[in-house]
Amino acid sequence: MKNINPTQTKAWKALEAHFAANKDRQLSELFAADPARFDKFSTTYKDNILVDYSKNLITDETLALLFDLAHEVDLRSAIDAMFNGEKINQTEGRAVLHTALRNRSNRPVLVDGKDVMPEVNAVLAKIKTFCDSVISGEWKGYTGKAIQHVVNIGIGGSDLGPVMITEALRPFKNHLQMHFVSNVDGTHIAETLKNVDPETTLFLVASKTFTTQETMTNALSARDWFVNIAGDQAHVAKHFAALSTNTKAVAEFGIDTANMFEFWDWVGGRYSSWSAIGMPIALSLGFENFEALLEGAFEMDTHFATTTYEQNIPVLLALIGLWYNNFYEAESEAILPYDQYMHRFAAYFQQGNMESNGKYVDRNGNKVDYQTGPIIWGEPGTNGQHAFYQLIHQGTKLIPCDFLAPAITHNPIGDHHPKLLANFFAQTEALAFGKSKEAVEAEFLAAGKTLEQVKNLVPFKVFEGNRPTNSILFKQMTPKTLGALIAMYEHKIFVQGIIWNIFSFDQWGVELGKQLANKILPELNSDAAVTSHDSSTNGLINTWKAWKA
Ligand SMILES: O=P(O)(O)OC[C@H]1O[C@@H](O)[C@@H](O)[C@@H](O)[C@@H]1O
Repeated sequence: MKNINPTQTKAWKALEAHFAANKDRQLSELFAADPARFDKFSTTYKDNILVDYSKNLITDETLALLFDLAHEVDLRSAIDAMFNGEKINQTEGRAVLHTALRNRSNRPVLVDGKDVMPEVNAVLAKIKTFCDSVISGEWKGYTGKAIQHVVNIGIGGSDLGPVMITEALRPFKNHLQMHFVSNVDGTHIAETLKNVDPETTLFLVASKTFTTQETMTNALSARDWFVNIAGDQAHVAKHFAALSTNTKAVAEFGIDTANMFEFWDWVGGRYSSWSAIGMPIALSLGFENFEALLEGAFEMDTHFATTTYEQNIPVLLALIGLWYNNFYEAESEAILPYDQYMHRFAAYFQQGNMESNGKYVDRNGNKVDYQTGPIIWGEPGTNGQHAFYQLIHQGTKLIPCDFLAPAITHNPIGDHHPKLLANFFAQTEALAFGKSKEAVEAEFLAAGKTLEQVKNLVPFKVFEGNRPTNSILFKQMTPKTLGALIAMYEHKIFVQGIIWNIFSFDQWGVELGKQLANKILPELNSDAAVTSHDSSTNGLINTWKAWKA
């Protein structure tokens, strides 16, 4: 990998000049100038996912310069380094191999000279056996009843993916009722335990490190609750399983390592849904559907690793995103799925993207002098339209958006789906082309008003347009399609991190808060007034002490 400041490349300088010369370009003009713009700037992936990036402020020249940038930073060798198990997560000294977890070709992938695929396949086989037995009812709880409830206890990457994916694929779920506890707020576990029966509940303690405060606290509370009712510690074996890389800590917690499903330090937390962390997915959907998810991701991996940049969907999305982030100075990106099942998709990539690329130190250890990762946010359409789209349409900030929607719904009730999609199509059109002063005036005239009567209102009703979007229309939400969509965004994040010259696979930024919380916790347990912090922190803690009594 080359560790170069992207802004010092020839391509970046050329992009700056190109931007300066074209920053006022209008989508309406770009479309008017080229009737084949959609054909040129859209691509269909496996006859299944249409990615339309034509409503972006780009031309052939913009893209050519962005491809130059990718070549100049040697993206190609970085892609190869990741797929080949090189230790590209240098601050943790680790390889980055979520792609090996879904390497359906079984091509050997070496880490320190050892092929990881036999271990990956062995854990998958163990997950399959376990899932089959729980789902079929063969696995019995301590009173001989089959499992009905699965409670996943995990946070961050050990929660968001399983939640997002089981929700997105709800149409494929079986009879098992899934529950997810993440927050250390006792409310989360307390409310969950109200809805489950210890005799028929399986707890999955999901933590890569098996040291995370929230997860360990929730797991201990769940175990206390369970043992208290079941009456015998020995029953834990039938009701607790662990998903982790830390065998020692799992054993110390009291979970039989026979019920431990392992993964490895080369799997990043936010990239771990493909590993044993995906157990709740496999339990909820059945192992075959979990495999289909892996298959979908594997196909996208192959596309990403082998397709020229001009046709490479993650590369295109990454470069276009970078264009706005670094040249138009856009601060955020919205992910807007028009699919209620995908209601946690934006939240999932909030972690995926912001924990990966929220870095101000470059790969040489220097502070960057350019923008890195965007703020990611979003909610499903059409709900978002009635909440925050006002700002996207008429606010002062440029917010590039990804719109996603299934062509075919799992719930064909009346005309719901055409209505949903009418909104999906209308929004990107409105954002791109807006509504001119002339159009607003014509509407008033048609409604019988005179221009004199409405002249004060007209400015408020004008939409400038020129707001860029990608539209991602997929045939139907299936495990394979979701696998492909997730891998697509994962690789987009990777490409951007490589170009920004940052380390995308560590997360040191979450450590300070954890350290300080550990320092404060004992202070909360004493009655003495706290004086060890700044006046604000002292004041907050001491007020809490006074109030809790
Ligand atoms: O899976 P464990 O180890 O409990 O970590 C859970 C989460 O912790 C956070 O602090 C981050 O580091 C995340 O990347 C991680 O997914």
